[in-house]
Amino acid sequence: MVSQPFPSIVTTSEMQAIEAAMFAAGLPIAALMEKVGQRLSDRLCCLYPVTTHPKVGVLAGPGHNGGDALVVARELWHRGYTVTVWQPFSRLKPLTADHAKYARFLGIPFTSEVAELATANLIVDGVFGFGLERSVSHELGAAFAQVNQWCVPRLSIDVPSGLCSDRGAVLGTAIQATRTLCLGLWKRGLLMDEALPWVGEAELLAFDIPATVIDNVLGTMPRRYCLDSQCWQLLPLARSPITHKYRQGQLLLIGGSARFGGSILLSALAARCTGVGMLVVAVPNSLKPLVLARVPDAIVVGCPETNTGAIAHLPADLDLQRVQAIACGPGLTTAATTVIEQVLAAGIPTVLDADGLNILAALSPWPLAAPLVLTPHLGEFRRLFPDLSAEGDRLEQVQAAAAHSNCLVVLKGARTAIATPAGNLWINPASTPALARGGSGDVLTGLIGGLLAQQELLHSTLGGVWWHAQAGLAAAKQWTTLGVYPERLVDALLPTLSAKKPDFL
Ligand SMILES: NC(=O)C1=CN([C@@H]2O[C@H](COP(=O)(O)OP(=O)(O)OC[C@H]3O[C@@H](n4cnc5c(N)ncnc54)[C@H](O)[C@@H]3O)[C@@H](O)[C@H]2O)[C@@H](O)CC1
Ligand SMILES: [K+]
Repeated sequence: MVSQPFPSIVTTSEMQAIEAAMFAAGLPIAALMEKVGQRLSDRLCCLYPVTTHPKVGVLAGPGHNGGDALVVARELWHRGYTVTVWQPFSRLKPLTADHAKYARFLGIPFTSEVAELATANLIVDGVFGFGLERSVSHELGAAFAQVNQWCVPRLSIDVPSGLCSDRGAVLGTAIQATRTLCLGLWKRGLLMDEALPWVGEAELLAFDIPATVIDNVLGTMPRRYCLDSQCWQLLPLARSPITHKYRQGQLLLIGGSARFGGSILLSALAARCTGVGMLVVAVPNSLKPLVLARVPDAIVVGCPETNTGAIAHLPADLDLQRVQAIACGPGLTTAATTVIEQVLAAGIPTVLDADGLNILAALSPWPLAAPLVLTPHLGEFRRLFPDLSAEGDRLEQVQAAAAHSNCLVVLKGARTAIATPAGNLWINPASTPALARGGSGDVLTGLIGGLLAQQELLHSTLGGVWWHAQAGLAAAKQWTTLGVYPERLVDALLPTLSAKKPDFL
């Protein structure tokens, strides 16, 4: 369905093996460095034109990250920028030393005093790249801290210097990039939530790694991928011209309570943006008029209520076998255990969210009869999988959770991660903190649910996560990070998709 494979995410040792395979096949290291440097320079000139950013300070390290930085320094110099290189290292790798020698020959000034770069309009950070293991020294750290205080854009080559490219941890001190151009393949550490304040806006700069090399190195092991701009292909945009509403899927949304009246409404508003053929919304009796007033196209089923205003149970005449998907949990409260038991027994593909997850966490064993998507945030994740908190970092934990539960697990966060029971992992690399507010998750549940009624589980989940974030980004652009409340997020869904899809759809 997706014409291009998703971009891979690699660890340091995997990237080293991929590069080694290319070099062993005959590609000269210097040729690759030159190619990377040219691509970096082209992108940099596009992002920071010489007219607006004439003075560039280049931080150049002793290894090949520094080599890349020196190729960039040379190219910018030839393209009319004023360039100064900070290189306080005496021992350089041979290729890096050659580039330094030639840059000096051209007349590019070098300094070991970082303060001499303080008047630059742009800083290019090529001190350390992927694979950094040792902590940055006190002196280097002080220089990084000084650079971080200057009010200019900082562009990091491959990885912000000082950041661990596998775990995303800061090794002492790091350059706080406003933008990182990640080279070749996504480095795992750049996509960790804790790395984001250092990474800034992250972008992949490809350098034509043959797919066979990637496949040979990564083999048949579980793979990690990034969602990308091709994700519109995961959505059911193409329709048969002779389709009808019963062929476009039927979604049953279940949620709401006296305490949380709006959540299920937000899910319903999002679900109908997926084009789902029929939308059935089951809510406590007292919420029925509210939902009908806002979503007149839905079939709204009023359910008996507990004395706290939660759904006591689903009515007997609600035939769960008639729907293709269920999305359950928003606003449910933890009083609705019977509802979750009924839903899980139905054997229908289901998205569980919010209190649906909290109820599931308290059940033992989990009565799973159908393909399930779980969409926890970190707190819900800890309740669902209390035994996994010692198992490595966030990405390792979500992979373990999916394998352990046999469910598709969506761990929501700044960089939402999706893991399959087979061990594959996807990360959504672009989102916005504008979505960090109540109700954003209800929108995601409705989206995944609406898609799941029309197509298979993994595509629905990946597509839903990507679409949700893209709509958030578009809404934040229009209304700032403060203005993306959930109804506006819903309003942004269809214009965003319309702008991303090709004209023939
Ligand atoms: N091999 C190549 O031709 C390519 C390399 N690339 C670039 O090369 C980078 C990786 O290059 P390297 O493996 O040389 O790594 P680095 O450029 O990070 O340099 C490692 C060097 O820094 C020193 N070092 C490590 N930790 C230190 C610390 N805490 N304090 C002081 N010195 C320290 C090491 O002794 C070593 O000499 C990538 O990130 C990328 O920028 C890419 O452009 C792709 C092609
Ligand atoms: K760097």
